[in-house]
Amino acid sequence: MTKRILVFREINDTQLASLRAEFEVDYLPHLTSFDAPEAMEILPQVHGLVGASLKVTPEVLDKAPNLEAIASISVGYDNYPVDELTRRGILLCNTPDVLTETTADTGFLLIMSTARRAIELAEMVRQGRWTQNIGKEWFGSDIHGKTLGMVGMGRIGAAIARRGALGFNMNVLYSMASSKPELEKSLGAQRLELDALLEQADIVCVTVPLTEQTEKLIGAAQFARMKPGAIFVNVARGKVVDEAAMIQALDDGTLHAAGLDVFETEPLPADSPLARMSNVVALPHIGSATHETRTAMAQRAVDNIRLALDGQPALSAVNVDALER
Ligand SMILES: NC(=O)C1=CN([C@@H]2O[C@H](COP(=O)(O)OP(=O)(O)OC[C@H]3O[C@@H](n4cnc5c(N)ncnc54)[C@H](OP(=O)(O)O)[C@@H]3O)[C@@H](O)[C@H]2O)C=CC1
Ligand SMILES: O=CC(=O)O
Repeated sequence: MTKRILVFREINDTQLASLRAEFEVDYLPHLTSFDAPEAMEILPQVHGLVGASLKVTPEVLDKAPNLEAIASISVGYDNYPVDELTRRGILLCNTPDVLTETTADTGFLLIMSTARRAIELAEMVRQGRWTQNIGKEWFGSDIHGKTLGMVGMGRIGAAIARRGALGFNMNVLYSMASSKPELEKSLGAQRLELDALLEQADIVCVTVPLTEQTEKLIGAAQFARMKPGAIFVNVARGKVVDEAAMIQALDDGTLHAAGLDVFETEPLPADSPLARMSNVVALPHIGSATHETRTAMAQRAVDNIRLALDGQPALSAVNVDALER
């Protein structure tokens, strides 16, 4: 029997052709919800899902009784009910490693553009408002030699820390992660409790996944602990932060600036204050969005679904214990 898969995010022609050579493929790259009629019609027959950014709920799984595997085109898997997938014997695959360096580049882009006010100043030039030498009211702050506080020190966190320590001579602190002796040795990184990190860091950068334990990890109390003039960067997930508290902290000057790639609600609602605050650099969730990396992520997902539906070990799976069900 030829297995059927639903691909709900854009992949390239070669990748699509390779899936079509093996499976019956429904290709809905612009699907916005599994509740859409075109998805509802297919779900009862699918054995595999490939895509990203859509919430998969237990109700969606109820509609897909033949589902064997999901290949997410993302490393984060907060859109999936992992325990429920495992209970039902459905393998969930993700795309670690291939996006680490690109997402770390984005993290550093946010660090640099907030600290040096690059977007505000570029806008001034674009609008023809550069009419005299820039005065100190437009100066930024240095990055080199400053203290970088990493909240999370996994693949992406370590890659940002490496850029900071080795490229910018930054002092690296980290929290919310198990001890990393090799990074302590190679980068001089120091592990601290979160409160101590917040009190000492000039730039706080969040890279923890969104879980029950990390939801709203950074709220009013945490912003209040940060140094005056601190910069806050989030490339993880918007819900790790209490967004209302962050807006308040940016507004009242507790927080000097924020560089954000992720938000509580995405796309960011047009009326969000974050879209207009001059001390915020807001990006539309583009951490991994380069041609090279998005191609590599899609390829990883294609490889994962082929292996998983073939009964072979996937290249990267979140819940291998699902296979024991
Ligand atoms: N903006 C974007 O486009 C992108 C955003 N992301 C986000 O970045 C996150 C991190 O990715 P990546 O670095 O590859 O992930 P890793 O799993 O390699 O790193 C996660 C880090 O968070 C720590 N951590 C702290 N609390 C928890 C918890 N409750 N559960 C799990 N880990 C915890 C881990 O600790 P320990 O070291 O002890 O394991 C680890 O240091 C993704 O989950 C995703 O949400 C990823 C890619 C692109
Ligand atoms: O946010 C992106 C991811 O890969 O996770």
